[in-house]
Amino acid sequence: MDGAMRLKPLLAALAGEPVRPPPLWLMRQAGRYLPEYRALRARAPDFLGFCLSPELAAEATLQPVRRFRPDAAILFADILVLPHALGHPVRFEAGEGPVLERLATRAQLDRLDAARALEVAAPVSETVRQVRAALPPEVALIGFAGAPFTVAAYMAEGGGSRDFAHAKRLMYGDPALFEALMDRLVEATIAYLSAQAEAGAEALMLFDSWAGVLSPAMFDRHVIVPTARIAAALKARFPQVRLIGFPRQAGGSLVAYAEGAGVDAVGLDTAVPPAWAARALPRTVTLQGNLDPLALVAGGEALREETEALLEAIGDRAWIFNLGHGVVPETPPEHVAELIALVRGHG
Ligand SMILES: Cc1c2[nH]c(c1CCC(=O)O)Cc1[nH]c(c(CCC(=O)O)c1C)Cc1[nH]c(c(CCC(=O)O)c1C)Cc1[nH]c(c(C)c1CCC(=O)O)C2
Repeated sequence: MDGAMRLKPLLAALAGEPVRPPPLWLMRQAGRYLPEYRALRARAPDFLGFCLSPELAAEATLQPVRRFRPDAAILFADILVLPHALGHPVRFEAGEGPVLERLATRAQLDRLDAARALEVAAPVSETVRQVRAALPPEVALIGFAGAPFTVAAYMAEGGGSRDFAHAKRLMYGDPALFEALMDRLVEATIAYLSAQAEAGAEALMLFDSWAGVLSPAMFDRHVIVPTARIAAALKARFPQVRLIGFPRQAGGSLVAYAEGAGVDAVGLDTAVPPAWAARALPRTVTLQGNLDPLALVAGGEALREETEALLEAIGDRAWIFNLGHGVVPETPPEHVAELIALVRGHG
């Protein structure tokens, strides 16, 4: 194929090609570990306002691209932009993370407004347009949303939690209400991601960060089934758009997810043995992950050993090199440059 026609490395890997060296990007590659992010962030009073300012969000998206030249940019926003846009109260408190109104009643559910959500979230599509226009030609643009279960969990819990006990109380105690919430989120997520695809996102990622708190039956019902609904709707409208699912800490349910969620790629969290994943997950999916973010904080020999072990384990699979969870704020930016040099210089 003519050079100008060749797919960007990330998109080739998502199409099932075992690109070597594997394309690389990092979850949370934008953010507080970068001094230029902290300076930019200081210009907006609140985090949601920052996410909904296209100029600021586009700049935050592009900062790590300029500094490190990863193979993908990920839209700068947050998974809680969608519940905020639907009219559910969300705020970010410095030092304590997100705080939401705890959803527990039908009246709170009935207040969610899908039409309003498209309007409030419209600046996110504008960010996608601006970033797409500014990206170097070989760098792919990933849009994203929270997966419905993780977003529902934050809404029903009223914030973050170790075990999401309040959310699970609603899930088991009032399954009709919880299902209705999930249905609203599935529809809103399809509309939100469709707008990102229309604006120029080439891949879309669903972050199911709290999938791992579920029993196998609930994992099937609230992770695999809704993800498959979103995937089917998006594929029907945007056949060229690739989907990445990240069911964090899915444990043994990872195989069922890879087989049934309808995604092109599965993100592996830090605890998944990569050689096992390479053998056990269907070859129809590309794998993504899963270096320990704390090895990236450590740098040096620890980073080199972990990186090399991962690169050996991927064998001949289509793979996207990434972390097993997001970059943490303590990460020295030089270690990211070191990691990219290790991956690109391997073999
Ligand atoms: C669960 C979740 C959230 N947000 C997200 C997830 C899924 C991934 C994961 O499991 O980490 C996803 C997310 N959040 C952010 C991005 C931007 C793009 C990127 O990855 O670079 C993405 C993809 C920016 C952000 N989202 C947030 C920040 C920090 C806020 C700030 O800059 O003031 C950033 C850069 C805030 C946020 N947002 C969220 C929490 C719990 C917090 C507070 C904790 C923290 O600060 O890390 C919810």
